[in-house]
Amino acid sequence: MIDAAVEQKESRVVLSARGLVKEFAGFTAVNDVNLDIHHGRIHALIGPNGAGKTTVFNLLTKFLQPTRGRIELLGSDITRTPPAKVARMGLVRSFQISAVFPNLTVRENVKIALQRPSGLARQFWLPLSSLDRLDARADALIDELGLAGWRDHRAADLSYGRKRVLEIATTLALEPKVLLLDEPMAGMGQEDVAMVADIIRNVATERAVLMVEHNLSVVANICHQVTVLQRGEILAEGDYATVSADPRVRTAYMGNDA
Ligand SMILES: Nc1ncnc2c1ncn2[C@@H]1O[C@H](COP(=O)(O)OP(=O)(O)OP(=O)(O)O)[C@@H](O)[C@H]1O
Repeated sequence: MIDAAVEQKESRVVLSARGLVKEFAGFTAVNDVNLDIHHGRIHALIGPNGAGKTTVFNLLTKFLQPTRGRIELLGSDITRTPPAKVARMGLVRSFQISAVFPNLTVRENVKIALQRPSGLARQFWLPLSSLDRLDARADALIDELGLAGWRDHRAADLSYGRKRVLEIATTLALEPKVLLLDEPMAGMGQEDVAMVADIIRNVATERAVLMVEHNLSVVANICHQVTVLQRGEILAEGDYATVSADPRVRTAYMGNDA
């Protein structure tokens, strides 16, 4: 039997947008978009080129200010909140703050990312050894992301896919409640795609994930909810099976009803 309390917790909306509009000099790039992003779920934003995915992403992370509409994070209105504050509140975009230093090891990279929320950020002149107390947390994160075998390897020596995983690890160090991933599979081979997909699935059990992704088989495999955008508007929404069977979505992608 499904535990009602668990069900309720898992379907909790952590990020929502209502009536989101973005106009650029009279051109409406995003028009009346409503979104609900849930804890414990992976939500995909898909659509043909120019559909408005990146603009929605930038609106949610506050890199762009909406022309109209309202955005709420964990019940707080963040419509006018600056991006750095939104990140501290738990809405973090991968690669927003994290940087991977190629000549440092996986563990050193994660430790540097971990010192940021702890308030040590300004003490960058301290030797790396001063970060020793972060070892346990760094190792837990490294284990969670399947990088234990690479802990002492230089970031530069990792495969492309594992570098991407390390980038996700440094983002998770900021303890996001909502993680936004912009095309996490871009440029990766089949094997790396499968590995990163597994990692994202694991990561999402304790957080909400919103991703823009062009690889539809990844969307089909790991995303619980899919929003299809076209010309700035929501064309369809639902699980992958539902939206991929929608004739309007097929037309948007293929230009006909085939
Ligand atoms: N700063 C801007 N000024 C003017 N128009 C813009 C700006 N940013 C985006 N647009 C326009 O808004 C529309 C949506 O662009 P956006 O980049 O959000 O689409 P996308 O779905 O992310 O596309 P892609 O899959 O190609 O990345 C496009 O027509 C684009 O030209």
